[in-house]
Amino acid sequence: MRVGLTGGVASGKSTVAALLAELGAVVIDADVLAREVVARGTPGLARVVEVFGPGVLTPEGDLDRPKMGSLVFGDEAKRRELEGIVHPLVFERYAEVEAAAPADAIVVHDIPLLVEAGRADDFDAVIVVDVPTEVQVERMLRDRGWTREDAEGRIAAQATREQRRAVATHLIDNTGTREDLRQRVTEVFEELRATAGR
Ligand SMILES: CC(C)(COP(=O)(O)OP(=O)(O)OC[C@H]1O[C@@H](n2cnc3c(N)ncnc32)[C@H](O)[C@@H]1O)[C@@H](O)C(=O)NCCC(=O)NCCS
Ligand SMILES: Nc1ncnc2c1ncn2[C@@H]1O[C@H](COP(=O)(O)OP(=O)(O)OP(=O)(O)O)[C@@H](O)[C@H]1O
Repeated sequence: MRVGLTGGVASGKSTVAALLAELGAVVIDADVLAREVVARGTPGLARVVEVFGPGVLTPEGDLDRPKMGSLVFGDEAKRRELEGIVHPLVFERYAEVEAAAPADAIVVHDIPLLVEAGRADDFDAVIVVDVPTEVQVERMLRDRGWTREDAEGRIAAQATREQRRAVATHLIDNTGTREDLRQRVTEVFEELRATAGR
């Protein structure tokens, strides 16, 4: 069974993914793949440097992620250029990683841009983690040390809450406590298992 998991930045996707993994799902995280394909020494990173210049590297030769973030969130043309390099490489890696999962697994794909990429129909179920925009901003300021401007720039680059909710087969409201979240995720996993006949 292939399950898509999405939600706005800092809505709680990774937290939900970790809970699902505890319950027995196999989780594939698009953000992790998106880091791997531009790791030091990869053709992906070489391409990024070709397009954006060596100024986007740290002295050690890694992608300077905070710098890249401030470059692309706020400049749509640059963001699209970066996505044009990274996304095809991520989709290639996906196919490889997915092929390695056991045939009877519930495979959860944590994809921040699932709705933006128009891929909701690729999945048997779509879990959407939902919180009001102000909660996203508060959690980014509290946990990541980003400025309000950074936070709002990322939100503006993403689909709206309504667009995501429209494709959800399972909606997870994450405005409550972490314990509330655990309970709701357990419920959703049971529903998925029942649908998968397991
Ligand atoms: C600009 C980069 C280097 C900033 O790195 P940083 O470590 O600060 O963020 P990270 O990659 O961990 O992403 C954190 C969150 O930001 C949001 N985000 C990332 N990329 C995008 C994007 N292109 N559009 C909208 N939101 C995005 C997502 O909610 C994501 O979960 C990085 O986000 C990147 O390479 N983005 C382009 C690739 C991409 O689209 N990745 C997202 C899923 S494949
Ligand atoms: N119910 C909750 N109450 C308080 N904090 C929470 C709750 N759920 C998640 N968090 C915290 O909010 C922050 C964002 O959560 P998380 O990293 O899971 O979001 P995400 O959607 O995966 O983010 P990103 O889009 O950047 O990948 C984290 O610091 C997390 O620990």
